[in-house]
Amino acid sequence: MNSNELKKSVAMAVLDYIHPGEIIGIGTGSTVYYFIKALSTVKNLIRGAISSSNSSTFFLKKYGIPVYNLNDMKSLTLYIDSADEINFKLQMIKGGGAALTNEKIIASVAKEFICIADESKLVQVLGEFPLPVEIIPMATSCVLNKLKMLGGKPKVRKNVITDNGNIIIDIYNFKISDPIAMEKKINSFPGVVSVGLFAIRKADVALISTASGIKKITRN
Ligand SMILES: O=C[C@H](O)[C@H](O)[C@H](O)COP(=O)(O)O
Repeated sequence: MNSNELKKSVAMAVLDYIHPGEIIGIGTGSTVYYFIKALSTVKNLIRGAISSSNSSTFFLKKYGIPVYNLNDMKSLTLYIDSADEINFKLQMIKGGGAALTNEKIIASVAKEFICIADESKLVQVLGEFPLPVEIIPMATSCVLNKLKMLGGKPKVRKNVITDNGNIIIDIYNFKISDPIAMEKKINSFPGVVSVGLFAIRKADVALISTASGIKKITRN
């Protein structure tokens, strides 16, 4: 199975975890695109979605799924999203598609976060994938300097403006031995909107798509 087939397969598998009739949170990216398509194959499975990006909103509307505003929600039971990397503690790097901040906001209020990913995303140590950081544009040089002190190689992502009007710095060559401490540290730099480390609010369940089927990992 190639990577797209693995993504499609896990996107179908997660449908079994949805309680019919709910409004659910939805992430961003190619795996989520397959998930939105999968949702559209089951009429009225969900009542609607809270979207984490303009691109997911576009696809949700295209497939006839109503999109709601997070501010109108009293609570949110479920958030479904993918990741750029996930470790066995269900901590993740996210933001390859620049949607990290909105994803983090929705994940922070959802009772349950299910991460759907193909097996290439499962790692022992986070950091092979460059760590995205969303920052306020005027803070670019001061945040770059602070990030350099942490040991990696931060670079501004070219030609990308986030849905919030900000820019992304990706930190290369940056193995993360203590994701919670690193998330807190980077969050403390003025000008940082959010860092794509999901270690404080990690996933509750990961469904990992492999050639031999879907593997489920739950948080301990
Ligand atoms: O900003 C994008 C998100 O964090 C995605 O969840 C992540 O980049 C994974 O995307 P994909 O499913 O395309 O690999």
